[in-house]
Amino acid sequence: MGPAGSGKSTYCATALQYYQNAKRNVHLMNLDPAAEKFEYNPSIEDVMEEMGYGPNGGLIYCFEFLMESLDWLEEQIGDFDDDYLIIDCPGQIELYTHFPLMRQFCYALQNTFKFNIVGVYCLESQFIEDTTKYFAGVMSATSAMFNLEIPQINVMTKMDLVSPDLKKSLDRYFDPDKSLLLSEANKQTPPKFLSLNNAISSIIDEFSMVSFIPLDISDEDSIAYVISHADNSIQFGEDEEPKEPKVIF
Ligand SMILES: Nc1nc2c(ncn2[C@@H]2O[C@H](COP(=O)(O)OP(=O)(O)OP(=O)(O)O)[C@@H](O)[C@H]2O)c(=O)[nH]1
Ligand SMILES: [Mg+2]
Repeated sequence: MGPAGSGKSTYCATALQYYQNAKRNVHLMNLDPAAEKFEYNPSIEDVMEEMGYGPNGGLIYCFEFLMESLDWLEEQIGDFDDDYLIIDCPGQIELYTHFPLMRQFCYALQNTFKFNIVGVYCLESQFIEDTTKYFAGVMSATSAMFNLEIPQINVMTKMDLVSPDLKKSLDRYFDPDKSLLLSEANKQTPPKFLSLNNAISSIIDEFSMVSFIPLDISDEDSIAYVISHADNSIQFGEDEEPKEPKVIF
């Protein structure tokens, strides 16, 4: 999940490759009707054309249609058992922050299909270039957490694009500290925003709910680290039966 262009599809492709290399059973499902490569047919262009909707109306129509087609979905993903399913989601932020559809979809995955799920919320590293943008990103990640009510990890993507200088001062963004955030935000905003900055940094600090895991897709260790967080959240691998070692004569 995450805003448009935040690196969701790249994360999905990276995780898919990682699991394929590790010889795990993994599947990738694309929930973004605007995606270019498409394995099945209900594309948003068709919906927009036939129903006369714009891109957002078309997306909502597709989600509503999906929620009415849970039998079909079960045929597609019902046999996965202990497999790992990666779901690439669209970049319309309102799906995570206040529309009920993604929440209903998560509920069905958990309760009807009995998946252990974790939301991977992607925010790109340009959000740490200034504190006010960072606030906006944290607020969106937080509202997704409240709205969806599923375990969530927050990933700071595109770390390969961050300058070495900035990298040194990044800790404050990964595990936010109120006074540092506040003084940075106050430098960047007119005085009338001081109390708003104070309130937002208090929320970030007091709830201690938002921390970010950096992801640099050019670094194998970084990929493994992010995926291990996602795995821990769903206890992936813990239910597996020990496998008989192969006997080679
Ligand atoms: N340098 C760099 N570029 C990245 C990284 N992740 C994504 N990008 C680029 O950022 C752009 C958007 O990446 P996507 O993975 O398509 O982002 P998305 O969140 O799926 O985008 P939407 O589905 O359109 O919302 C693409 O041009 C990617 O090549 C990264 O880790 N490093
Ligand atoms: Mg995408």
